[in-house]
Amino acid sequence: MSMFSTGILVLTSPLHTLPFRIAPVLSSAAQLVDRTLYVHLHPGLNLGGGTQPRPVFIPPVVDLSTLITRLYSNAADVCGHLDVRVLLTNVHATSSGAASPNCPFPTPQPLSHSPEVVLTDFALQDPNKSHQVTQCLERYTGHCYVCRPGLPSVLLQPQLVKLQEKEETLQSQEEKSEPLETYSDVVVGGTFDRLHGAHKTLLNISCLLASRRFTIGVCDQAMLKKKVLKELIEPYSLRVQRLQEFLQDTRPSLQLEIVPLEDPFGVSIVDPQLKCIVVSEETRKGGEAVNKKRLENGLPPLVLHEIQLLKDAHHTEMEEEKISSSSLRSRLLGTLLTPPKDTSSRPPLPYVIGLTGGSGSGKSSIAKQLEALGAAPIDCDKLGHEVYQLGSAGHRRVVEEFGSDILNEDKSIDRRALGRKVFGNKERLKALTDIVWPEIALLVKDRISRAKDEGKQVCVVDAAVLLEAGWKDLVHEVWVTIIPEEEAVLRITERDGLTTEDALRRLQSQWSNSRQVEHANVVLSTLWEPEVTRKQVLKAWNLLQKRIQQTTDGQ
Ligand SMILES: CC(=O)SCCNC(=O)CCNC(=O)[C@H](O)C(C)(C)COP(=O)(O)OP(=O)(O)OC[C@H]1O[C@@H](n2cnc3c(N)ncnc32)[C@H](O)[C@@H]1OP(=O)(O)O
Repeated sequence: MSMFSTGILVLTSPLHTLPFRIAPVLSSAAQLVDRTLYVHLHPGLNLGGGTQPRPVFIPPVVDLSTLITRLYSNAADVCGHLDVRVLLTNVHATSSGAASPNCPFPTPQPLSHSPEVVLTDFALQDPNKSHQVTQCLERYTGHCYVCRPGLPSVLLQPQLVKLQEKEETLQSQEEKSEPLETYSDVVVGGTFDRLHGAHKTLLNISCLLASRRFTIGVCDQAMLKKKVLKELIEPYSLRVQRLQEFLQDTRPSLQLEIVPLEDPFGVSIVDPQLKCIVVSEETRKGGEAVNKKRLENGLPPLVLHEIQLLKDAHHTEMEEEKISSSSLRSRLLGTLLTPPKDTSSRPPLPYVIGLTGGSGSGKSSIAKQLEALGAAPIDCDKLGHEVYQLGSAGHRRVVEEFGSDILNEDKSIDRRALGRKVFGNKERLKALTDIVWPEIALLVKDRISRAKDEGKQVCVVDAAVLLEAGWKDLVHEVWVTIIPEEEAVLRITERDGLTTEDALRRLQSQWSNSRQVEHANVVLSTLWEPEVTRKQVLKAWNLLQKRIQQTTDGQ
């Protein structure tokens, strides 16, 4: 059971042994900390020697970069919910290795989340010294980072006894401490959406390689067009803010430059000071292309430093094997992205879901699946058609507005003809919706109250333009279905026999996916096989049941 939100883990084991023992250490730490886990490295730190140890420099060595890769990979496997950050403030190329007047901790470093506990893997030899060691750890941590007085300290050692055997074998192996080549100016590029272990590995290793300046190109709008589920990518400003916070915590001494990337090269092909670019196996070709451009621009090529991609132990069949932001984004589908605004003014039941999304995005198939799970369906396209019934007020007003050339021979409204008049023409569409939306809204309210009488728990209001109509207040939650525009056009032309131009006109009469996602509580996508959609809907439904339970329990 977690007791603390943020903790610092002080690792004291030799660097070359840590990759083998880090997983159980992290999993014990995760039992105590549930949000942010800072990791501070001080191989060989002796907390039981009777004297108070002080922080020292650690040189940037190859073992350190191996450990960083392993640590984030293990963290994703054993404590994926934790925001792990390896602190590199004390990593510094120095000949002495001892604390000096230039020590990187002249004053304790503030961290963006204030630590509430300090943990260590230090092996306690004499159980009678436990109190002395924890006090020593608390004081040591206070020299390094701003911590509140009386910070609780915990020795994780008791849970690690099983490792001793393996460790003894490792101790006998010779420790490699091959130095890591460093460069004054290092550059990387990426989207950095929902900062995950692979990003943190890339950032931490780049920090090890850079001795003066670290430049990060962050993909902006033009670079995101082709990304899967691009609508769920965090805004540029938020991605930059998260990068700044991570790097301010982990390597505050570096000069940090974050610049927008509008093309695949950005500053990397024009900045003469840059010396090294950090790439993965996947982006190595991009690094080579950068060097080609630099040569064309009369600049020296960059050293390509390749890092290993982290494997995603939780990836599904349809997801990539590496840890990737697009897999993380697809896992968000069906989950509650934004909690619903206060709906206490609405009756708690039936709980009303407003299902919306662009034409062709698969709303109807999702509505059918929700109906099969027990929801009462309310199809607003159909209700809209009811409004046009011969002899109704709606019929009369629409004919007054649009003329009799929208009528079939039997005087019923030819909806196709009406559609041609309004889609692609904002004013004419508004004239139509001003007539029909209030009528449809009345019918929706009527259907909701009928569902209540039938004892239904959930209603799904399937409304193509729910947000455009300002109907958010009619529902408890908004669920939005999205698919890329090209796919929507293909589906509309096939299903409704429209031309590509007419399909585009219809889509352009609606809000963009991104604008709808901004208002969504839950997002779904029918882009993949029906089975994938089915799983998403089931996930969304099961999570919804829990929310309804909480709402009704709270009444
Ligand atoms: C708030 C709501 O969502 S109510 C439900 C939507 N209905 C309205 O807004 C009423 C105005 N629209 C209409 O009356 C009809 O769509 C007409 C007459 C223009 C065309 O009728 P039909 O050719 O039979 O088409 P139908 O009603 O099936 O709608 C076809 C597509 O147009 C889109 N559409 C419907 N109304 C609108 C609108 N006001 N603005 C933009 N797109 C719309 C829908 O997304 C639908 O595609 P989808 O089923 O893939 O989501």
